[in-house]
Amino acid sequence: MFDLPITPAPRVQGLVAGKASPGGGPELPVYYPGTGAQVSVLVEDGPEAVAAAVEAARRAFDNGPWPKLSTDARIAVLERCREAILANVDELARLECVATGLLMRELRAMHMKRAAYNFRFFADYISQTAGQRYDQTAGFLTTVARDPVGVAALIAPWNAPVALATMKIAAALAFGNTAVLKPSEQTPLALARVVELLQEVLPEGVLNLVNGRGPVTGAALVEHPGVDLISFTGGTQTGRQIMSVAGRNLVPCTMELGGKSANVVFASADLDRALDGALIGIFANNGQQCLAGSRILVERPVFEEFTGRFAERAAAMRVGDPMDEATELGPLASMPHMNRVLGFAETARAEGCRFLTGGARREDLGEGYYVAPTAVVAPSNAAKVAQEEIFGPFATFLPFDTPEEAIAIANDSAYGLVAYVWSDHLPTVMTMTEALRAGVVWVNTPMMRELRAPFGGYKASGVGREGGAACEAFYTEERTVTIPKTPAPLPSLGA
Ligand SMILES: NC(=O)C1=CN([C@@H]2O[C@H](COP(=O)(O)OP(=O)(O)OC[C@H]3O[C@@H](n4cnc5c(N)ncnc54)[C@H](O)[C@@H]3O)[C@@H](O)[C@H]2O)C=CC1
Ligand SMILES: O=C(O)/C=C/C=C(\O)C(=O)O
Repeated sequence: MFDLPITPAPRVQGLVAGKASPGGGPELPVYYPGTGAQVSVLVEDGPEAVAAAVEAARRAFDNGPWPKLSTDARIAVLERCREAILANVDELARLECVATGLLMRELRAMHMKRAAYNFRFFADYISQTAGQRYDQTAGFLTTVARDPVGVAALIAPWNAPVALATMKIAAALAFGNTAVLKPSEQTPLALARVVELLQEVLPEGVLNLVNGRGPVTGAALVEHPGVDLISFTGGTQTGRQIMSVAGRNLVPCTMELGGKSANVVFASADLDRALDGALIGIFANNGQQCLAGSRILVERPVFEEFTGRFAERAAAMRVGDPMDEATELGPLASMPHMNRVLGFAETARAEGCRFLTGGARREDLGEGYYVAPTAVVAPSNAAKVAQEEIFGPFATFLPFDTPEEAIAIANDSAYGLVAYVWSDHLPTVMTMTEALRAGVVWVNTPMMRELRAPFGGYKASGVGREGGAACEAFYTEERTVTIPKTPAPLPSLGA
């Protein structure tokens, strides 16, 4: 029913030291979520191809120029990576749209700009970092240098492939590491092109690409003994599996996992702004965001008014063709994922939730994976739709009477990625920001990412952080060197 925004390559392959990877696995279909049509195939990289990619990254680290490059030279390369993305925003946005169904408008204006900015950000960051020097201990000078760690395994999800993977690539490379990237097998198109574009700029083997299913290609990558660190974004269950491998191999890892974030709206808020923020918080990125404000807690005196207005606006959202500039909600990324989200609508019915709007597939839009914007009032925070990450356009509302109750509900979750607070009453804001157990708290704003600040979650939402100094700590090893300024006589043992 909708035209494809671009004709993608008929076959997507990995890249090892700049050349097509040997693959070795089956060919997997790639679908356009807007119509459900198959648009490409992915050649899966088996364990041997993965080993070749890790070995290429190892050679580039051990023998290549990259880890030893001066900071200025590395900054210049990162700047060229940024330019390569900016020069191809339209093509990359179209490829990303074809595989993910994300809105072209958001891909062009936000995702690809963010991807380019990730390189600028880390280039700027390393231009200002320095080692440490301690000479307070009489007669001794101690310096602390930061060295690259080695070969980074970067595992990326399907919900914002280029924006999220380039954060990992830029950080790993800026600090002198080499890398093997594994995109999600569902959404490999734009990232394959990004890695191809960056080959023009980077020394051989610095950035390699493997493709395939998580339990095959992803598992072979994280288990490979040549990998020195792992950065993962994806589901919590997968994070647990990868972290157990990292534990066995004693490899540092960061885990950016799921969320069920509370979006707490007080009667003292600017309710028009809070309403706009709540809609963005759950429906941006077609509802597929770990940082979504998916549990919306509203103070009881304004609960009915707020939920009524939310439902009216959600029901009026333009759902459909992700290429159309007027579309506000596109399809979900895959058919299994759509069915999973629809399964939560069934669960909500069984749990006695009150439906405000939605709860069904938009069959009028053809074979694409479209789900109507959905909002329910849950009977309590114990409901599955209040506890489990749905990762779709599905808001769960709960009322509260006091800040203490809001805090108790917000923190009653296995997750703790982000939280949102809407209030113009400063003491309420202070009480909430001090008490919420979440890695990031946004006050009166939805999703304002500050890349200098740490981003990551409490509890099942993750381990470690991404961001300026957090990435510096993760992607480097510290080396302490102590030298006597003028060698003093040492005690002569056994003389
Ligand atoms: N950004 C986030 O926080 C994301 C959260 N999710 C959540 O997770 C749920 C499940 O989504 P999935 O597609 O199953 O995500 P996933 O966690 O399985 O996939 C993320 C990445 O990990 C890879 N992977 C999977 N198993 C692996 C393994 N054993 N070793 C190494 N790599 C592996 C995948 O191929 C993909 O590249 C979603 O419905 C959503 O709730 C999913 C994607 C992103
Ligand atoms: O790094 C960011 O700015 C955002 C990260 C968001 C996710 O990982 C997500 O939505 O899945």
